[in-house]
Amino acid sequence: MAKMFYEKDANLNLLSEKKVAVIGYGSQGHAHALNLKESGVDVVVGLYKGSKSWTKAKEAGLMVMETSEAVKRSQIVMVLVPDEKQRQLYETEIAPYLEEGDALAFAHGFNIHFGQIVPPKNIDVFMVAPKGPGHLVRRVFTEGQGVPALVAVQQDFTGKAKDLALAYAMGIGAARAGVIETTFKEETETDLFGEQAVLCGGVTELIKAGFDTLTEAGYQPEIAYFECLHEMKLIVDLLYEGGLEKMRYSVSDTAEYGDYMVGKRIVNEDTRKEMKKVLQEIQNGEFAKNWLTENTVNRPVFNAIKKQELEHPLTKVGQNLRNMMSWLNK
Ligand SMILES: NC(=O)C1=CN([C@@H]2O[C@H](COP(=O)(O)OP(=O)(O)OC[C@H]3O[C@@H](n4cnc5c(N)ncnc54)[C@H](OP(=O)(O)O)[C@@H]3O)[C@@H](O)[C@H]2O)C=CC1
Ligand SMILES: CC[C@](O)(C(C)=O)C(=O)O
Ligand SMILES: [Mg+2]
Ligand SMILES: [Mg+2]
Repeated sequence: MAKMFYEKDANLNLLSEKKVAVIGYGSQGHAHALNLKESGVDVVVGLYKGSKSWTKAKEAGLMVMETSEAVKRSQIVMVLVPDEKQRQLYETEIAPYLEEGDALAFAHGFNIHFGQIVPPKNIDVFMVAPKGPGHLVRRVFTEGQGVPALVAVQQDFTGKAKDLALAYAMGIGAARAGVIETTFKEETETDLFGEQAVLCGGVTELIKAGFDTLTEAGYQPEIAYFECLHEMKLIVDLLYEGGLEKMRYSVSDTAEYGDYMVGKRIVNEDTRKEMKKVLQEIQNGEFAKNWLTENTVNRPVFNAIKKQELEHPLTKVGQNLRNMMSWLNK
């Protein structure tokens, strides 16, 4: 059973004597910086000159400066720039300005686990990884609740790294919901596997395959879109609220019988074998190597597939249908 921590186990005062530099102000960065500030923590945002995010952070009332300056002034540095940019930023703008006893923090273990960033021994290294997209981390916090998070300690120079991680998790609201202890290895490998095989890669291919099957058989694309993509949210909401059992309770018995009879034909033994292979490629570093190499040559594969995916008929049909749904057009 996983070890859980809540607000009663955390001491936010551990952050009161410290300044926290949140580097990056994107999905996670804006949520961490704003939530920490509203929890009474002294926060500064680190960005680069000319960054689009700079104005946004300033307009939100945050103190913003270049990364190196933010690191110099802070005792805790949370790195929230894209994973593939972290190594270079760390080497040029972060490492030279870290001082003994500082803490370096992450929301995903990729760069530490795959040896891209090797911090000095005289600092703490911890992770606070919210289990949800940054925009949810922010919204749920403003509603008085929190998104659960994982915490891990890679290096404990001060002897206080875990308490600091829990204090940080409290500052962003995660300890309101619950925090689970993990390792950089476990978080990195499971996060990559989840997004590739199930949450992003698995779901998008399942949706496209369903849509293509129906449209190739002559059904209207709008109907196929509703069946294979739009209604996904209704089903996922039920799964989220009450697991497989709540979804199966809520759908018709006809749908539940179809689920039992057909699901295993779609995600079959071959799919499970392939999942194991995907996991091995994550564990042996092959995926990380490919992704980092792809970035050194300007992402030719990433960009080509991104373009091709936007040309899928789902895109156009979806845009038209979503225009009919006024509540989505904010
Ligand atoms: N997205 C999510 O919800 C989740 C992300 N994570 C992890 O959080 C981390 C951040 O990801 P995410 O929030 O998605 O990132 P985003 O792409 O949303 O945001 C990146 C931010 O970093 C800024 N930035 C880019 N380059 C630099 C640089 N050289 N110096 C300073 N700032 C820079 C960007 O500014 P600009 O746009 O102006 O260039 C932007 O504000 C990653 O480790 C990711 O794996 C973990 C859990 C969930
Ligand atoms: C599922 C994608 C994710 O792992 C996340 C939001 O947790 C990410 O890297 O963005
Ligand atoms: Mg994730
Ligand atoms: Mg991820």
